[in-house]
Amino acid sequence: NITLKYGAERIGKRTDQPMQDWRNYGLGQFIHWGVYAIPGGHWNGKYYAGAAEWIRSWEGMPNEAYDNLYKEFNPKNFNANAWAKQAKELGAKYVIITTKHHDGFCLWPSEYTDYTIANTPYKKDIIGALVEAYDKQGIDVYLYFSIIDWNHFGYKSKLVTDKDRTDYEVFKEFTRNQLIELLTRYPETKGLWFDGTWDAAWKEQASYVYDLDKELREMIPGLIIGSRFRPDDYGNRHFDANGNMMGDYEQGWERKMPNTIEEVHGNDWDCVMTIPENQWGYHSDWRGHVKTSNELIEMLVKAVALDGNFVLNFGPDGLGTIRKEETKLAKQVGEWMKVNSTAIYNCGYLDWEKQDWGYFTTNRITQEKYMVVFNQPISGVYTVKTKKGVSIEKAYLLDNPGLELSIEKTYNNEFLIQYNPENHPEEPFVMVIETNKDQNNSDNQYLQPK
Ligand SMILES: COc1ccc([C@H]2[C@H](O)[C@H](O)[C@H](C)N2C)cc1
Repeated sequence: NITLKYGAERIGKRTDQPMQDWRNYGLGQFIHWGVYAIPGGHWNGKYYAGAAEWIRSWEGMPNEAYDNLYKEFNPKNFNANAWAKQAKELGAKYVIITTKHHDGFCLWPSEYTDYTIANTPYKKDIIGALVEAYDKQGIDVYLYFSIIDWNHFGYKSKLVTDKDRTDYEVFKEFTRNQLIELLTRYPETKGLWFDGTWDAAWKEQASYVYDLDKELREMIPGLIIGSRFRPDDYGNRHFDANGNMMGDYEQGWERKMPNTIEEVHGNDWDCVMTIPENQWGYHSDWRGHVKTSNELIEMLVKAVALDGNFVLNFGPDGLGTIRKEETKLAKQVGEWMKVNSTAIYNCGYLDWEKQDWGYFTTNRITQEKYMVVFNQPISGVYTVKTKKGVSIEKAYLLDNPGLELSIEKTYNNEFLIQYNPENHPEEPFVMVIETNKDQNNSDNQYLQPK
């Protein structure tokens, strides 16, 4: 064990209520919006193949041209309540909103820079409008904040000269001021989702970030900050030199997911996911694979089944409209959630052996168990291997509790649930299973009250 001054502040999961609420969200919405939505992945008639929110870094985009885009930012279609309503229908329990991406443009009227929404034709506080609208829908608000800030003279990716260092000190204080400003203006904020913390310059700032982390957490009790913020004494991120996670949940699963519970190391985690292969900000020409609702639902269920949250990204266009493909998917996933969210909200990992037909989830409060089916077996036989002494007593479809499914128990304590629907289901479906150990198994007279 290596002695660290700035390593993990805790081993194991946070157990306070705000973190339990976070753990039980299941589904979140990411919003990437900013001046990058104006070019939408094109400039001078040329297509930009990278992520649209990174277009400023493209050699086809002159910095001068990009840095003046804010002067035409006037999203006349922007309607915070419409976005929040759509998120409610999607079934998102929380939202992560970009306050400032790597380009440094602030969607709130920050007093620490002129590069903000206040100096656009639109003028009004976008973050304030969104915080209020999502709050009204009962959706918890988290703020995304990029440490990288291409607009600030003091931002450096690495510190070489003395001047770099003195400039960077100014940048560090600017960063601290903006974060305090955000939590002061929007005290409803439940957490911060940091990004752009991979630079060498930042990885040298263990003690500054440790102090800033503490200061921010003191401003809002229960504030939730993930593993993408602090570097340890040696510049390690996410996990310190002893392999312990820094922060309240792992933020490494960006457009990718774990496959086994072991890969999750007993930590809380989120997977942030784009609908196209790699576009967070608005790109008017999505190329490559665009995920379908069933693909996104399977990712969501897989995340919950492995004790994580799934955060689906939306990138509104330069006028503030959420594009039709995203609106369609929000509707499709939302319709599925209306019927099946019982297997998502407040649910997590069940330590039974994963089967080919899909995923187990279990409600952390009621212990109710679910089988979310993606691969219907030709045989109509759903194998379930429980733990020693646990037998399945009842199985039925979540959306048809009256139709009990037949269960066979084999000699080596496997349970075979038989289900042959007349027609092939068009979407994933959920089976509820009750065991001899379940509290909510009303007809089990042997159950000793706890
Ligand atoms: C592969 O290098 C990356 C990938 C994604 C990112 C940024 C995206 O712009 C988006 O904000 C995502 C959440 N973040 C990790 C940065 C660097």
